[in-house]
Amino acid sequence: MTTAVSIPKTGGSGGHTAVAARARQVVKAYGSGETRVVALDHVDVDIARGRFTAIMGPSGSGKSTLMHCLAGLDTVSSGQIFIDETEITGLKDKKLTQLRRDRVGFIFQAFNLLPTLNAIENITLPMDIAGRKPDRAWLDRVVQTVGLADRLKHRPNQLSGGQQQRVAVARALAARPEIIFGDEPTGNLDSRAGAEVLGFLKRSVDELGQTIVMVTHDPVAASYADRVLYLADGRIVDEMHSPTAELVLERMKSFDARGRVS
Ligand SMILES: Nc1ncnc2c1ncn2[C@@H]1O[C@H](COP(=O)(O)OP(=O)(O)OP(=O)(O)O)[C@@H](O)[C@H]1O
Repeated sequence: MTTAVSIPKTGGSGGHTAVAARARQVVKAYGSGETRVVALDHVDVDIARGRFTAIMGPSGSGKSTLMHCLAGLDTVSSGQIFIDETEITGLKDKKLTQLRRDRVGFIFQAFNLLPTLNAIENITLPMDIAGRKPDRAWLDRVVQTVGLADRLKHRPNQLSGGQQQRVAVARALAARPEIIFGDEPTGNLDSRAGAEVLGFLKRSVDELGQTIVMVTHDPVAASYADRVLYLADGRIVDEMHSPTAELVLERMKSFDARGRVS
């Protein structure tokens, strides 16, 4: 057991420990022989429940791979991944699909909304598919949190990019997943819309107790997080708590100045 497991729960929507997800000695290699690439090199990390964690690092450092492995979207070469107390490495496809559906939320760079459904239908779609009844009070709160109350009957093409991504955020929040993973969730948005979406993500952590892990290249986006993890060459090389955009940028520059292998 890790020491973190004994820390009392600090919030969150379900689960039993203060750690929402963890990686233990995770290795992920692609290809073999000459073309073998080690994307993750013995990564150990604990993702705190009820906190907003950003993953940063240079292009090719393994950010997306780490997120995909933590979320059970990709398999590991060796090591273990846990969502709460469930080890997901080694789960059979069906169980893994079920776990992702019931316990994990996703927000991608592309909003992935269905064009023929309006905002509220998009938000409740995953629950409809899973045959789960949305909790009305919670749904109202989520819709308020992301500021969409007056846009629920609009279809995606009647919404701005920022509003569409807020629908995607609400969709992820609506099912009350234990953890939400975002891969560059503001990558397609201008800085104003991006700031709005990031503000809502932060509110969902601070006010709704959500756990969020987000991959980003953007120091401003990372500054919304409670903690920033830095990856380089498949390893976690540093971290920062209570980051500001200036401090994140400075840290990135200092990594670049020390030189990278890639
Ligand atoms: N499917 C794949 N097959 C082979 N190599 C891969 C594959 N996916 C990723 N890689 C390699 O693994 C390493 C890590 O990739 P990853 O996409 O995780 O990096 P990243 O930090 O998210 O990069 P970026 O910031 O450019 O998105 C890179 O060297 C990449 O080329």
